[in-house]
Amino acid sequence: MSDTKNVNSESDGGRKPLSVGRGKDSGTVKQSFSHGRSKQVVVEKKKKRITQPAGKTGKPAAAGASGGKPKVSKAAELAKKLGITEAELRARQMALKKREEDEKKRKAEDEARAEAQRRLAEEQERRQQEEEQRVEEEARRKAEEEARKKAEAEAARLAEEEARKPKAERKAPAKREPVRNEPVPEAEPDASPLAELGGRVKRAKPAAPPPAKPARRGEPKRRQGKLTIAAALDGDEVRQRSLASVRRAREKEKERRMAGQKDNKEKSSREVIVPETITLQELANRMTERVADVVKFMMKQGEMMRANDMLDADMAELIVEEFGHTVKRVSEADVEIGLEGPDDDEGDLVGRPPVVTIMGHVDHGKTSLLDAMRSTDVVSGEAGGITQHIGAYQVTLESGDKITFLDTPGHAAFSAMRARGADITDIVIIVVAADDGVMPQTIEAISHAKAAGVPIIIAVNKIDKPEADANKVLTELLQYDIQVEAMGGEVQAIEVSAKEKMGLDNLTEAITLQAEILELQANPDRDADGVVVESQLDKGRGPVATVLVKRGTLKRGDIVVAGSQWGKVRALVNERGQQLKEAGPTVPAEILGLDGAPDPGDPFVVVDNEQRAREITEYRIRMKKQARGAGPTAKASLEQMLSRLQSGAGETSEAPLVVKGDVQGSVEAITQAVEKMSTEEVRARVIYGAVGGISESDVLLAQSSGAPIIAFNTRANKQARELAEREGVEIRYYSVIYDLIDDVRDTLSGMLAPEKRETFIGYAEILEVFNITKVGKVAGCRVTEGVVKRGCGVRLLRDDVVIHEGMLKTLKRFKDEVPEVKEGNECGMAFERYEDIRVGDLIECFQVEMIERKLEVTN
Ligand SMILES: Nc1nc2c(ncn2[C@@H]2O[C@H](COP(=O)(O)OP(=O)(O)OP(=O)(O)O)[C@@H](O)[C@H]2O)c(=O)[nH]1
Repeated sequence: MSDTKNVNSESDGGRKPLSVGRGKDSGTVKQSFSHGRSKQVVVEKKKKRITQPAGKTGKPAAAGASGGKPKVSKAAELAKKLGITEAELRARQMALKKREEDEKKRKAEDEARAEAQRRLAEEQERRQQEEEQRVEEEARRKAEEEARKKAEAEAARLAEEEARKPKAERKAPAKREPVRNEPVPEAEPDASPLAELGGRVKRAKPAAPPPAKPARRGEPKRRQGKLTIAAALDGDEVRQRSLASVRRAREKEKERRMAGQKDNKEKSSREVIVPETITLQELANRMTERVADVVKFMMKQGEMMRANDMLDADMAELIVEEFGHTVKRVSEADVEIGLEGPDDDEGDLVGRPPVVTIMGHVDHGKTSLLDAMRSTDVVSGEAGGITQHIGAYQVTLESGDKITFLDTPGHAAFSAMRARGADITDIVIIVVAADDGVMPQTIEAISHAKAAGVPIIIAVNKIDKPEADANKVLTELLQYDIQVEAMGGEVQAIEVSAKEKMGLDNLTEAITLQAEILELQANPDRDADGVVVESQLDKGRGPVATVLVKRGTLKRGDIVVAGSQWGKVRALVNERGQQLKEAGPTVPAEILGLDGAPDPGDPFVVVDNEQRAREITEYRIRMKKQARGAGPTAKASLEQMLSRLQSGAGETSEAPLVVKGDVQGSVEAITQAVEKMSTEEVRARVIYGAVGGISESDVLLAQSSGAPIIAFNTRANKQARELAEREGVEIRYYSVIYDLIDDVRDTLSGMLAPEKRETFIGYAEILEVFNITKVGKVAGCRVTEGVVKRGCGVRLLRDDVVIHEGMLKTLKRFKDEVPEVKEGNECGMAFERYEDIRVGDLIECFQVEMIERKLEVTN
């Protein structure tokens, strides 16, 4: 191989001697070109590298080119020998050295890694062995325990038998029997009584010797396979592993570790908390298993289930055990534990205003009285003049004392709500109009108050009326065990006129006096709890609940659980529409921010966090659903409702109703009132009752169940109205509850089967029986009593026994059909589809009237 390079200057004909500094043999050659131009060209000749082992070099290192030259360095000599430049040699030496170092480093790393792996493997092996030993030990211990128990039982049995044997026989026992409770030697199986009897006591096999430990990596191994010279020579050296083998080993180790991990996972048993019901998904989460695995397991059991399907506790327990975990069953109701917080210390309690409920008969002046005391006119704004729902208000007296009033309506339809009102009430004021006296709902109010154990104050109202007679009222009350102070009793009675604002001070005085006696106290410095008084879905504000705080202070931003709803209190508003920052004990306030409208009477409580709130409401919703599913008048999903309606066709005529109301209280009250009307024969059933306007889905539900829609202070939207018209669904609108109830009563009355009333009209005796062709048998009779009419009902009596009942086909007198035959006259009679008539039989004649019935309901 040769390279040519231009050399511009000198021309030296001879070949230049080789110098040590140049790595290539070179010389210059003169090149001649045309026109007398010439140029010197350096010719380099690369020598082929000859690598020879040092010993085998034929010539001495210095021979040849270096012949007469002075002393040359060793490296230069070596370089020359190798046919390379000294620099190259050095570079190579360096590279060689570096490679060696790298190799050493890599080897050390490999070794360290191998060592780490070995240690890991050893550790795992040790653990496995320990686990195996533990399991073996456990099994052995169990087996021994079992054997011991068996032996004990056997011994006891033998001792018993022995005791039963006659004395003589007992005297020569072959061997001493083990006494009960005496420990039986465990180690010798033959010593057991069962063995003595020739039986075989099953014992655990002696623990097998631990399996021979496999030689560990790093330990001297026993030689295996052929012994070759190479192997013998290299025997003691640490053999360097090939990269592929290291890789293979690593791969194997990884696999082993993965498998180990899987085993460990299977072995890691957890305690899974299982409530009464749980979704498959949740159960899988609690077990930290995959949902798919649980579904697969259920499939193997023949159950096709999805992640959201509910499992009962038994099924959940089975699954948990199958997956190798332990079960801790808890009652779902546990989530409610500690919800209301601890009881208050005596020292934390401070006085609180009383909660007063005004009850009384319709139009005795409840609203007027309340109005008079708080000077806000709510009477005029009410439809039909009736208070439609419980409202709660607080009044501040001149003295600065406060009284919280619950305004409950007087109609019986609201008695359920009133009962709730009494529950949170400290004092009940029963309003009795002095001109009207004690009326049915006055009595009902008294019983509600008494049942709740709440003190009563009687307000004899309308005292301004000329016909007012307070004494009459007080005397009437005696009948119902209300003995007022004036008559030597303990109940305060105040004469008032709501209209003329007379006697109001006396009434408030009576209330504060009663409150003092009751020593009403609460701790304001704690999380609030209380009761939902009313709730509604407000178009602009969303769900709004009127609550009454019983203990603590409700603040804006609190997380509240109210019945099965929860939310963060966005705003607190009082009865005057003013925003509040907080509401202390017995302060009524509307709360905004709940995710739905809770039911009136539901308790509410402030909880620590959203998680807890969610947990509780979810549980309550589940409970509600279950209760709905179980109850016969349950509200449920559309499908469920329909299937129940279809299957529930029984003896009773049922009028299904869909009720939509403006507030939850109305819906509930209507439902109660309507269901109260139901008798054994006819029943009005509210298949669906809810707050809000009428939607298309309501119409569809009503249509499919043949129910009219009762709308109380709500209206249908356009789509719903059109759909109702198209499908012929009746929507009845009401704003006065009396009208609604009257209407439902009329409908129910219409459904009552008319009563069959039978009237006896006469007797006829058969004197002769004629057999007339084409007509059949005809009885020749004489009317012995009353009258016989054409088409009347007849009973054939033979020896005073009714042998036939049917209708009269013909009534003739002298061959002519007549409308009636009177007593003492003779006539011919034939029966419809009956001919077994004989002389001497008696015919009883009667008429049947169908009488329309009215529903008799008290409310
Ligand atoms: N003369 C007179 N009339 C009164 C008095 N108090 C109430 N009234 C009248 O009695 C009627 C009924 O009064 P309300 O306050 O609506 O009676 P209520 O008990 O709240 O009635 P409901 O809400 O329908 O149960 C109204 O016309 C009142 O004006 C009173 O002290 N004197």
